[in-house]
Amino acid sequence: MFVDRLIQQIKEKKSNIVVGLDPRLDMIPKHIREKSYRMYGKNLRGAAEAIWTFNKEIIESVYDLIPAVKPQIAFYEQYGLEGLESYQKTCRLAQEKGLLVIGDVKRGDIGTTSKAYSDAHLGLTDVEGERIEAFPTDAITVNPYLGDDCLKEFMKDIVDYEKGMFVLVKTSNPTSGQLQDLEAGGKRIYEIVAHLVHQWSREMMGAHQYSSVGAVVGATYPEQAKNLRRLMPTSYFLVPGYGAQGGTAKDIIDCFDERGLGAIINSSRDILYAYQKENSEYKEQNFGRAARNAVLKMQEEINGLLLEQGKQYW
Ligand SMILES: O=C(O)c1cc(=O)[nH]c(=O)n1[C@@H]1O[C@H](COP(=O)(O)O)[C@@H](O)[C@H]1O
Repeated sequence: MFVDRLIQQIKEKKSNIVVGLDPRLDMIPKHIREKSYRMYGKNLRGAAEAIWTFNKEIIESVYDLIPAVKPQIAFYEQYGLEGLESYQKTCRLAQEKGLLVIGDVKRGDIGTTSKAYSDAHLGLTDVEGERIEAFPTDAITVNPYLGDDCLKEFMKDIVDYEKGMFVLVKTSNPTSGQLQDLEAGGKRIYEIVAHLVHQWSREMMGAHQYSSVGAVVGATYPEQAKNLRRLMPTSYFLVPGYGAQGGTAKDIIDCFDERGLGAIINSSRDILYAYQKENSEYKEQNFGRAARNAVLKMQEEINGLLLEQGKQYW
């Protein structure tokens, strides 16, 4: 089951960090871009190959330190079919390295359309009776705005293929409250979504009192996160917003339970482009080592605080 595999990896690696694979072309080291343009041209193929080369080295540099990666599909999709090919190859390589892959695709539509999304990213695609994997991912992010019939379609594949999903509950962006914090019937909208997620979570429980139905909870709203931990006791939290968006170890600590489980913390820019930081000791040729070092630093920050609070999961 997805959540059990996740917890096993977390314990083995003593890490609850997810590296967000969000390749931004202008931040990829120049030597990689130039080589790729020389070979393929300054076009979609050239860009997609540069991304692939960059991701390979990042994965090689951090795979033994973390339980999962989270490629955000937008950063690939913008380079068309060639970009999606890099997304697919990236997911596959990460899995080969023993990592769980959370496809950040934020899907959700009417039931029948969600079914097609689910076939693509969680289940298998049917071609005249042949069942084929389109994108190799272990879990995805899901947008709950359309309600239960949308979530139901993803749920089927989560059960059938032992996959997972993280439903957007309280997002990290500055205006997330504009809709998510509105009140309806005495509750905030995000609390109502949390209730829905909690109900779904009961259908796919693993061995550690957690479910493969998780929630996205932004690191930038620590008060709400504390409340949500109570409202969704069986859902693993995927927590983005650490580092580049301002979230710190203190801000995410209440996402964990008393055992130090219950949350995986994502950081993308701060790790991938650590070599560019002002006082970085690494040159662009060593971007992989810089990323590895950034993961180790984040691990120290989070595990250090967990230990201080007696929430030692390892
Ligand atoms: O679902 C997500 O992962 C997500 C939800 C959210 O509320 N906020 C958020 O930043 N994200 C994603 O998390 C990543 C954050 O990237 P950094 O800010 O560079 O660490 C991006 O891929 C975002 O798309």
